[in-house]
Amino acid sequence: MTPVSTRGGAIDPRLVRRSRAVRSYLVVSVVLATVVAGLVVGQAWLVATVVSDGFEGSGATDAVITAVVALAAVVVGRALLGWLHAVVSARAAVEVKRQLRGEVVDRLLDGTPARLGRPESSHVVTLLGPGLDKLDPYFAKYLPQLVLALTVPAVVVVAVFAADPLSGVTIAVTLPLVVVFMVLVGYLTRDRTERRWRALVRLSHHFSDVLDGLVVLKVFGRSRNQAKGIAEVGERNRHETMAALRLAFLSSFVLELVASISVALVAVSIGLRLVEGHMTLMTGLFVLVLAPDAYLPLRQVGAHFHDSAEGRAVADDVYTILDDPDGPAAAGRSEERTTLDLAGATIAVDGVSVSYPGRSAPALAPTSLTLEPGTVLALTGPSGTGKSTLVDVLMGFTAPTAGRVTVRTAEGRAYDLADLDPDTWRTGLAWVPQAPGVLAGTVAANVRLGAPDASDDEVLAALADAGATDLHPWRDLHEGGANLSAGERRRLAVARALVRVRCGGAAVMLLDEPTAGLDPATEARVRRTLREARVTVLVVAHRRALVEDADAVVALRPLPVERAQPFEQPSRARAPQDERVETTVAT
Ligand SMILES: Nc1ncnc2c1ncn2[C@@H]1O[C@H](COP(=O)(O)OP(=O)(O)OP(=O)(O)O)[C@@H](O)[C@H]1O
Repeated sequence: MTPVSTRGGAIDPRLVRRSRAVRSYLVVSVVLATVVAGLVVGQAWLVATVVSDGFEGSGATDAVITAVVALAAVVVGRALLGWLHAVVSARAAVEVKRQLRGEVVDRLLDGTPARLGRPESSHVVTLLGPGLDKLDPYFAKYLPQLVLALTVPAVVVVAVFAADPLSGVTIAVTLPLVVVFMVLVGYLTRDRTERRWRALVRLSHHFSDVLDGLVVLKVFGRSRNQAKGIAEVGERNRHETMAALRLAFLSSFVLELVASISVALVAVSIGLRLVEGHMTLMTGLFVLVLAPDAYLPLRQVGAHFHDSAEGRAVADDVYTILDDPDGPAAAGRSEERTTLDLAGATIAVDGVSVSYPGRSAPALAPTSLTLEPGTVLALTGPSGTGKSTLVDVLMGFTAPTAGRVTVRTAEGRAYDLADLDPDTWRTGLAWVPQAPGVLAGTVAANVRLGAPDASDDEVLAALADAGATDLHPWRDLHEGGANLSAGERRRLAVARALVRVRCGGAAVMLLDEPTAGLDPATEARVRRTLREARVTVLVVAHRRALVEDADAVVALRPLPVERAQPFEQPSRARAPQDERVETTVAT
């Protein structure tokens, strides 16, 4: 799923490059970590002073009392800095999650229906919900520790070297060993963690698939078979989680071992020199107290690496969506945002064809037509010949694989659709899709999606002209229009398109089978409305009556049959690339 994985590094460079919150957070973190490093050294020096003065018999002198008070202040200071670091980290996590969620949602909303379906909605829900929350440990635990690991050991080595060069060299030689082990563990766990995240995504896909198709599965008596599929996917998830945990514990053990042996080397050397009188108690204690602090941040960063690994996998998925070169922001459209008056405009479709990857037959064979201003053009043809695909092209949802769409306005200005800002272009269009979307709310609110400023009278008139007098404007609709019939949803969509033309400034209507499923009387009402609309209309029509009303008719021809083995079972080997295939096989 991820073309180029960048999660191998300690910090995802894209997070730093593209998020101001992360950059400011890192600067604050480095400052805090440097102060902490100073306090660590100060604490060791004060502990050594208090203990050595106590042992060497000078008793509770003023100097010792001052050192104890200073020691208490240092301990409190470290605790305060730790708290401050935690607060800054938590805020950075909230800010980065807010920013990434916003960017992903904007990116998806800017996209085409094809893009909205890719990645799958269940993946987006997992990613934006529990997925991005996995960045919490990354910011709250891993990054602060990483900054400490880069700062504290360096300061400690310098301080130890200044006090006792031999111990300084011992630590400087053994520290890289811990780093080498950490890198090795990082490489090992990277794939494991990625597999665990994929298993979780697969699980959510599977649940989403099963829930979507539950009615069908139930009716055909196949719902119980799903239990096996869910158990399989759940078991895979459990297996990957246990494997990741095993690695996490094992790698923590290895790091602890290396760090403990290294501290022991320093301690043995100091002990021998203390016994032989080659070293003062003060120096020995100072180095002994300080030495573990050289390894501690590295050990902890190793432990938190596992907590954060899923967060980095999630960030990777987020940037896969944000950096998709097929996305609208990267499509190289001009920044033109001026409104486009399509009244009196001529729209020419010139040799437009659309092919989808993985399909040998085009979804739309090369097609040319001209939408003359104020006329009704009927688009006909057998099912699957690309009528809806052509509507998608005209809506700017799908880019043609070949050919182009040009617009010549009443003032004689010509535009290529590919160069127009899609939002500007769509302000001139009223659209009735094959499966109209309905949001939870009133009928009137759904009609006003076409033109928010439409008055109550205008909404009522549009409903009447769409043959929907039976739909009361204040009637509450459920999500997706679940409490409406298919015909009612269609009439609601026609009313929405009508207010867009009458109150929203649209001058072109693109209607995909607007009268499908309507009774003859209601269909006649809609036909009359379309004839009287006096705007440019492209209507996808299977019904003879709608075709007869049109000023021009374009018939799409059947496409060549795709050369494929009929009923060929998708091979198991391809399943990992297509998680939906994998999950539906279990039915
Ligand atoms: N996202 C997609 N990926 C691959 N193929 C697609 C996709 N969308 C549509 N197709 C294929 O493109 C072809 C044209 O589809 P389209 O919906 O445009 O046909 P249509 O003429 O509107 O059909 P109908 O009259 O049944 O609504 C069909 O063969 C369909 O299977």
